[in-house]
Amino acid sequence: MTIRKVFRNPLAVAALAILLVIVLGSIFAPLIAPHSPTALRLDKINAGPGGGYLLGGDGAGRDIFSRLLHAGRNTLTGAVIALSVALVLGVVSGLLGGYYGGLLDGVLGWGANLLMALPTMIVLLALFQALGSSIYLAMVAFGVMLAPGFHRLVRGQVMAVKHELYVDAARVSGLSDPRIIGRHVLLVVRAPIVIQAAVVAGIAIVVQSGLEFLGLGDPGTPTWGGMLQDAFTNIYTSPVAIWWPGTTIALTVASLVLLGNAIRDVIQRTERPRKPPSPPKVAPTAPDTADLPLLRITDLSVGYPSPDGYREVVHGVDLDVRQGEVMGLVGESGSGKTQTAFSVLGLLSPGGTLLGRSSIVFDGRELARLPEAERRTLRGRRIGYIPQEPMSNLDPCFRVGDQLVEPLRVVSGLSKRAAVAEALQLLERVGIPEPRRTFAAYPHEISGGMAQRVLIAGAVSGKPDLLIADEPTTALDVTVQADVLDLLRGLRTEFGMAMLLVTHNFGVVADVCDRVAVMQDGRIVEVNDVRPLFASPQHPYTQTLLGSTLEDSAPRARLEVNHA
Ligand SMILES: Nc1ncnc2c1ncn2[C@@H]1O[C@H](COP(=O)(O)OP(=O)(O)OP(=O)(O)O)[C@@H](O)[C@H]1O
Repeated sequence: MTIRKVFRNPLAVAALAILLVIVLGSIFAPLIAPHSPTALRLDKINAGPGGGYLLGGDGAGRDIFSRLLHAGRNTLTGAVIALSVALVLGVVSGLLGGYYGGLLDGVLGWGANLLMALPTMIVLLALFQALGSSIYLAMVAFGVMLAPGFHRLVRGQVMAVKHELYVDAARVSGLSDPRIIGRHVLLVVRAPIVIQAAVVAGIAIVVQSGLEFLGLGDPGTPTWGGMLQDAFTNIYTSPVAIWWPGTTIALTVASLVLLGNAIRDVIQRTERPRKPPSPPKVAPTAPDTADLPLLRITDLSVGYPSPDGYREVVHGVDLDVRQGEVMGLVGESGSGKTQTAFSVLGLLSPGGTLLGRSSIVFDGRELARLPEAERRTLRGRRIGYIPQEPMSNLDPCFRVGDQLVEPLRVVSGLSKRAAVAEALQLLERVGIPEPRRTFAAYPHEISGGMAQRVLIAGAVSGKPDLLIADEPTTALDVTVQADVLDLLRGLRTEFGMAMLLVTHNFGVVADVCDRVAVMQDGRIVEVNDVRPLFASPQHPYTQTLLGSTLEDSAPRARLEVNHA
């Protein structure tokens, strides 16, 4: 598909054709070349074209055409070596440094800066001196010196994309770091890598030819740079001879750059196609009245580094969520709701740390000290997450269906076909009118309400025991909000899962929750069943919050309904 689109660009077609001729000519040089590249004929010294020498003879009477073909093999191999080394080192280090940050990024960045500070030509000349005349060895060294360019490019792109909500969403859905890097991050950086690779290949050819022009390398091996040198020496006797290697180098480099540009343009414009979803798996969670809460948060404190140590943003929160219940976490903006919820998910922003005796026990397991690898196995499987901004949590590069199928396959180990079937079922279950159409759509082609339903489908696809929803309706239209809340209630009943619902809206609490915890300035000030809390709020802060909510708008009054 991408290749077909590249072919629509006439410049790219011309560039590709030229490159093909040059590459194929070089590969098949021994078959095509009419003469040996080293065969001498005295009568052909600096001779013009003709007499069996298509492009004439060089200063030693060797056939220029045959040498050009053979030289291509050596020069292109050198360029491929330099490019491969630069790509492997630069892309891998850029991905790792950008994604993981911290000390690793610091060390890799330091290495890249050091390499960039070295004078390339002088280092290469010194290497020739030290290691002998192998141009390939020099190209390996050149590749190492070109790697920082890729490192910086990739690192910058990764830094820009790694905090995208859809990357967080992929993390929450249980995908491992290598998968996230390979799927969501590498995809974003591939276009700049392609164009940079084309330019670097061109630079490698030019530098290599430059070194050979200076007389470095094995004089017995034909190379384009060596041919340039020979032609330059004889420029007054045979001025035409310099055109052949010069034009070949220029055409190769220009074609590489033009082709790289064309591929990049197509990649940037192309949206990624297909992939199907999967079927359900884990049995719905069993229910209700067990005495042990499903989630017990004790003395949770969250801090971020500050000049004087840590600034605490959550202070000693205690909170239980029982099997199958919907617990609302309500409070003003900045009261610490999200930090509490993200502590359970293990997704605090960089620097965020659980302090003191913080404990988060989920189904009998202490999460606060669980290694990240084990935590990841819980996310998407036992603990689902519905984010606040549906659009930002879907990767714009993938169709909606792909984004459901991938986690379904990873988490449930389903075949592609089964995963597609399951995803379609899920889309239908969350009330998407035309599941197949939405499945094949890109995020920008669906509404915010639909996107939130898609994310809800993803969140419940692993049949989690606990669903954490962070302001799941805030970004939606008022009319859509009610539908989404109805959906959440229905799913909760159907799957028997517990929910921790973060909201600043008492209307939402009244609509969906069984119990509610009120947060103020990083502390929980009141916890109660919803009805008594609404009927007689104890804490002054709850009274104020409730008062302001009821003044503004009446909640969707479900308070009379019995939730249990
Ligand atoms: N990355 C961070 N670094 C430092 N402080 C942070 C960071 N993220 C959040 N905080 C602080 O933590 C406190 C609680 O934030 P939190 O996001 O939990 O609030 P919230 O109640 O969810 O509000 P909102 O509804 O606006 O998201 C705030 O004071 C915020 O400034």
